[in-house]
Amino acid sequence: MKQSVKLIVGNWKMNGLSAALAQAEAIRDAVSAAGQGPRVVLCPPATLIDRISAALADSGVAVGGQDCHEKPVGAFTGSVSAEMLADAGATVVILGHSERRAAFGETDADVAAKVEAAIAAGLEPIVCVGETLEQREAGEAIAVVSAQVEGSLPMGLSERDFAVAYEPVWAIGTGLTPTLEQIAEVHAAIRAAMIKRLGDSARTAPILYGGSVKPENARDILATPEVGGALVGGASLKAEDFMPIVKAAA
Ligand SMILES: O=C(CO)COP(=O)(O)O
Repeated sequence: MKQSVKLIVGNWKMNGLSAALAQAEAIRDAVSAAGQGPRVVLCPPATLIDRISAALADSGVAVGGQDCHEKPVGAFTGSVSAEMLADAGATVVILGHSERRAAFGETDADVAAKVEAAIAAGLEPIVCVGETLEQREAGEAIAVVSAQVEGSLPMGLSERDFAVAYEPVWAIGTGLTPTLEQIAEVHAAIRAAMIKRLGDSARTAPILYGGSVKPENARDILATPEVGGALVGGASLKAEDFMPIVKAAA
């Protein structure tokens, strides 16, 4: 397997008033001082994308959205389209996060439609999959994530830049993480499902791990087979927590 540059993505979720700009700038400066390293993306709330994109222009840090609507424009009060994210300066978008699947009832078909919208707007989608604790305890983790990959990745992704993120729901914000063996097992299953769905073009898209990634566990997780990077929640909000993770991926 070829060693490619890792992808480290910070998902700020619904955190970040304008004061958060200082953290983005601190991350930008630290990434630039660190020199050669992973690809780094920050995904602030939609209200900050414009300003953070301006602050990070021509730096080694890209900006992403956390969700998008499946339609480009129209009467959808409160929604933000992929084109609007791109217009604000985003180049990436997280889709199908478990918080959206659970709290907003997003189905695999909804996620696939959003992925198509992201591609049409020129954004690189990061498609999230992951099992609940109940599903893991029932021995269904592999079947659940494989089905989510099958249902959430539209055929239009072939030959496009995209990533999949494995985020076990029970590991998000809990401080719990799967063992390295469990991560390797699920990532291998995700790779197989991606290839089954999209063919050989899906051999190189990175599969990120997300769920309680911290400075203390990042190095081991990132060295696990088929882990192409990390999707980081809480630890991405402060440069002092995020940068050790970025450096662990260098
Ligand atoms: O949901 C996540 C990233 O998308 C993970 O969140 P935490 O890193 O806070 O567990």
